[in-house]
Amino acid sequence: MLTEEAAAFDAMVTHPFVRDLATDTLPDTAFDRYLLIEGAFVETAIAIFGYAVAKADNLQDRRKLIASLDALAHGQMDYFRDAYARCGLAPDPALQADPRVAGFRDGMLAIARDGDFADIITAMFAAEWMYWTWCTAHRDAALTDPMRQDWIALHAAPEFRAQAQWLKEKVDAFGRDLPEARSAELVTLFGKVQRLEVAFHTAAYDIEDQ
Ligand SMILES: Cc1ncc(CN)c(N)n1
Repeated sequence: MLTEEAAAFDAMVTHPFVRDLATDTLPDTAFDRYLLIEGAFVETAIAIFGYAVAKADNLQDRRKLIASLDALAHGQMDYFRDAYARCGLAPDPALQADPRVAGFRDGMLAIARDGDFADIITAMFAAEWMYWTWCTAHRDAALTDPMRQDWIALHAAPEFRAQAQWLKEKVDAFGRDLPEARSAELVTLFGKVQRLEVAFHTAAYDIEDQ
């Protein structure tokens, strides 16, 4: 998956948003837009993991997913509550309706609603492994805004890595256990999620930021 869809993955981990954040050149307006769409997505991710809990076939997997849900619902959602208060950000329905934002949100939700457990785990692996990769690469970047530094640190932390690693182990097991044609579908899904992610992160930029 990481090899066959390397171009899609690399396009995301080297996206201008990642580059500008890491070089401390991302405009505040772009980071504010990102905070709004990202906070909304993290809430969507809670629903996605909820589908995975329902579709898992054993208690061990359910427990892992519940731990991920807890991290999203508390650690991450608290980050956005504080960030919105600090930056004075108010909900922006028009931004959430941007086709690149809605496409990512609705695409990921559709995978969770209509797909099986392997589809959901693959989609979340695509999202989490990608974040863990770029945040780890830039964890030592010296950023002016501690909030930006904290967001990177959160995704480079051992707890986040453990969750991404668990998803990777599940995906590796699908590769071993599922028929080749089904594995190929999951590889395609991984690439699709990276492309949705690229569009989503591009939406952080407004015309005047570019
Ligand atoms: C848009 C997006 N994609 C992925 C992740 C990783 N949790 C995230 N926080 N946000």
